[in-house]
Amino acid sequence: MGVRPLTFYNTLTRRKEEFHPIDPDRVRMYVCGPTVYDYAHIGNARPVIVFDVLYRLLRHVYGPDHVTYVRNITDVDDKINARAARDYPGEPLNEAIARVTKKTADQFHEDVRALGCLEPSVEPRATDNIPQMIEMIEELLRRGHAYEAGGEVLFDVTSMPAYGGLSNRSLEDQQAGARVEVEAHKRNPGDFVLWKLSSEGEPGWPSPWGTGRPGWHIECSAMSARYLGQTFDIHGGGLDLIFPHHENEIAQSCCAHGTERMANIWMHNGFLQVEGRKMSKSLGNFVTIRELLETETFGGRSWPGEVLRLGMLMTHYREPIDFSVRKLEEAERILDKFARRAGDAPADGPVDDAVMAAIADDLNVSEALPRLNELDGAALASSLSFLGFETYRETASVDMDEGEIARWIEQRLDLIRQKNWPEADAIRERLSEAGIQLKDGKDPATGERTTEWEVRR
Ligand SMILES: Nc1ncnc2c1ncn2[C@@H]1O[C@H](COP(=O)(O)OP(=O)(O)OP(=O)(O)O)[C@@H](O)[C@H]1O
Ligand SMILES: [Zn+2]
Repeated sequence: MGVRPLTFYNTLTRRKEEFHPIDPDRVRMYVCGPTVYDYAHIGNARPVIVFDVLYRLLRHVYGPDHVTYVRNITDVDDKINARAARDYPGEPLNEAIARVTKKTADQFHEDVRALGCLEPSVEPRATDNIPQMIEMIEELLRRGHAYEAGGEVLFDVTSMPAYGGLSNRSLEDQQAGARVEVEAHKRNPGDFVLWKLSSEGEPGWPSPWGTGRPGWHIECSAMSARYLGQTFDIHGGGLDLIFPHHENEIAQSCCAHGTERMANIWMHNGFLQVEGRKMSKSLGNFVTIRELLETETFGGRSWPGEVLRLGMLMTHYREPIDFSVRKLEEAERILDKFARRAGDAPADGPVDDAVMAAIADDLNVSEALPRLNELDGAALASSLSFLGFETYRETASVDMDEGEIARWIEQRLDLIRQKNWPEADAIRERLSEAGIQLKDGKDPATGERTTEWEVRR
């Protein structure tokens, strides 16, 4: 399709680049998905939302049938095992693990649906891809990039001269900077686990090296190769994944396949922060998506999913967001205004050019917002639908309490008595902006003018 070039910031080359898919008939994107041991927090929601916008953009430009979006579910992890043992102490570990991962993955799906995110084309689970991982580890051993030691198979980082290219750290930097004590069986401090043996009672799969389980990084290398091939177009995730996770994915994939690149463009979203610190499970400063949507934990009320979506997208995806109730209130005000303006116009028209241009420029949603402000009816509805805002029209609410509305009406009636029409009209206008429709009438007894109001939907 002859559409304007899309440009994205590429972490690999540290600049914005034009996007040219390897095969425009099959644009391929991989995003690292959740480790399913606990409910996702709103920081975890950021990559899901950001890459959903990217997925929608690619579908729009190349056609919905020509984009493959893979987002995995990591259902093998020691954190999952620990959680399973804690939550279901009486049960066999395998059953307990299955319960934890099912419950968490189901909740994740429910959460991200409420945020207006499309389902990825494929959502592979680590546990369904163990043979692919084993095969890849065998290839790494064959090619001299891995070794067995201390009940583990490890990747030898010195076997790859280009190691560190994504995160821009040389091996010397890493070795010199290593404060952590090197485990005795490792050849180099940066060597990482591909496979580790399981002891009695730990989950495990048979392998040439004994019953064990894969390391985290190999999961994504094996699953992306299976569904997208050895080199694909875009790989995404949060900033914290650049090192070590993505660096190690690249090492495994390129060394196992003998390729130069695993993915051409690497895109990373910035952190959602609370008082300047990354929202994270370990810091305990998190709010789960579910809490925000369904309880009154955050700001004393619950919030519609699309308000969170817009709150997230108002900041450029590479910038940090300081998350606050005020941010959500602002997003809600904007959505309410849009909802009233779009009314019940159909949303199947073309997407506005200026909105498209902003999104095509490294997903610049905040640049699209002023333009959305200028659009009316159908043009607005279509552009919002493109951006994943579908249900906002039902959730629109009035951003003024009744006392405030009554005071404005009183003031307007005063102005009318003084025949100050321009100022009286300005108040009507102002209330209308807030979604409130005034209806003037006459008191049958006194003949005085009266004013009723209603919410315009
Ligand atoms: N505060 C945050 N802001 C933006 N993205 C985040 C944040 N925290 C995690 N992510 C992203 O969420 C995705 C899921 O990551 P993962 O499952 O590893 O989260 P996590 O490590 O459990 O979270 P935490 O950092 O709280 O322990 C990754 O792409 C990660 O980069
Ligand atoms: Zn990954």
